[in-house]
Amino acid sequence: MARHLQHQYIILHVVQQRPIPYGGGTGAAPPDPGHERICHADDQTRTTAALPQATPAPYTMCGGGTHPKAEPDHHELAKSAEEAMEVVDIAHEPGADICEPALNEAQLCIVEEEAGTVDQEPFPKIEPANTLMCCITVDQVLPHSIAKMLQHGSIGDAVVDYAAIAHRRTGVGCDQVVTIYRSSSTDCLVTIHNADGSQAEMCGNAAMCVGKLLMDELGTTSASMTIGDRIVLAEKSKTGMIRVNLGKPKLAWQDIPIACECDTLRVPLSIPKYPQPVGVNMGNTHMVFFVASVRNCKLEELGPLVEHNSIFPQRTNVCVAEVVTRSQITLRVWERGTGETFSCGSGSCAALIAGVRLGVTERKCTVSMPGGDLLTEWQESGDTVELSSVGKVAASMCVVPASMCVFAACIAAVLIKTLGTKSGSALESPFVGFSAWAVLTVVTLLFFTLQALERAWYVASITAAKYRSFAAVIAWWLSLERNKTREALVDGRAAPEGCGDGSFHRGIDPKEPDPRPCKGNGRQRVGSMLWLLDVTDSVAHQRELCKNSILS
Ligand SMILES: N[C@@H](CCC[C@H](N)C(=O)O)C(=O)O
Repeated sequence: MARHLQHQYIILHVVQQRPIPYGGGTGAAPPDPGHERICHADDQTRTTAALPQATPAPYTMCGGGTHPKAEPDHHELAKSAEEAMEVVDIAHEPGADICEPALNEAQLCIVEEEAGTVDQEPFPKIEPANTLMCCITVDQVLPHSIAKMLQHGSIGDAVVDYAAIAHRRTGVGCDQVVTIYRSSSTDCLVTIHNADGSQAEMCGNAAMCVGKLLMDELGTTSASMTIGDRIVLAEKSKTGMIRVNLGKPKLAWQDIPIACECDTLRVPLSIPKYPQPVGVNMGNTHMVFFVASVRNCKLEELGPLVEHNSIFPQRTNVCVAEVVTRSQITLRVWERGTGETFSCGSGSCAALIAGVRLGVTERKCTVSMPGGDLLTEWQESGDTVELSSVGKVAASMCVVPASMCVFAACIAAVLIKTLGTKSGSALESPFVGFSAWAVLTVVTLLFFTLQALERAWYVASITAAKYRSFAAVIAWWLSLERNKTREALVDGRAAPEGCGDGSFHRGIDPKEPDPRPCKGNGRQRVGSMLWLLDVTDSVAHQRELCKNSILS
């Protein structure tokens, strides 16, 4: 029996435990898809119209032609991983397909030239939120039918512009927008949209955050969520750790999905200095490259190249993983539709699974990312994968429906008056002198008025989002709050980390490149926290919550 959320939640973000000192990339724009080349097992003709007509590139994918191996001195681990995988040029195998050069030559040069460079700049000291997710619930205030329409991306003419909400300058600024709906079979249904507006089938961090919200709200230590095609179970330990079971990984090439038949332990991509990745579907698609050093990787180059390669019909998330010990992986993730992230729960699970399959890790690993550590375990029994926070998940929330509160207060007042009158006791209420029926009528009218106002507000805001003005208004609001934060910083009342560029204000050119990764993500955090639509005290309250979560 599904239990329902009582409140409307907004905003989430996940834990951060400690910063990790390696360089992070910038959110590069996806490459021109025309620069990708693909091999389909059943596509011998290949589309060349969109391809740059450069001199033949010396690299291939899906086998064929030259097949450079990872340089031994550069990626020893990659080499050993390759050995473990017994990498062979599948074009030499019977039935192997003939393939196009994998990548545009120019792009390959970039990868080659820069793969060896090291961004020495330490990763910014990150504040608690590592992956910022904005969470909106709608169906507590909107009729279910409208919520359902929203779920499909539209409400009448209006379109929920997730990309606008997620925009780092003109929107709230987040990696994913997470939406919670009612569900008849589990405690809630969760949808996830990436920063580019595309829908993702899974998000481990969102699962932990929503799980925490649910359990806090329901007063339970377990909760269930429908995410994509999975039912995800969340549990809370006594110490506040959140654990989610993301279910079984899918490992067959069709399930990843990959466009051509292959062994998912060595997905036929051939990229200089990188081993062939391991493909894992953890609800969503991941390619895991094991490398000697994640810091040496130019993920902002590798990520988009792989993400958009049409060997992946649904694109893919791209992970570079470094095995530190058999129970410790360092990971960076380029997220499909978002870019490099501070933390990726499903990517952590994918890295674990890939490591286990290659025989380079145990079934239980700590995965360290720029935003903090996550614990992962691929259970032998049941075969499912569990993901846990190391510390407390900071899933802050705000409680909305004002009308509900007023309604509840008024009902209480009526009861008090009625009971008080009947029992002849000295109970008092603000409605002394009025009949209970009169009060009830007023309260009911008030309730419906507030409900109507709320609905109107939501419909208006969603409609406005279509034109991005809503996001702009929010951005403006955030800039006010942000200035306050900055003033506080100057006053020494807050920690000195955070985005200091002061650029988050209305009127900024939305075409400006996404500034991610922000030096410290205070802005996003504040931004997320302020995604309040009709609440009360909550800015201060949210700050407090967040401060606590930093400390915890
Ligand atoms: N971009 C991903 C979804 C995001 C995954 C998330 N960061 C996580 O924590 O799992 C996709 O499109 O699959």
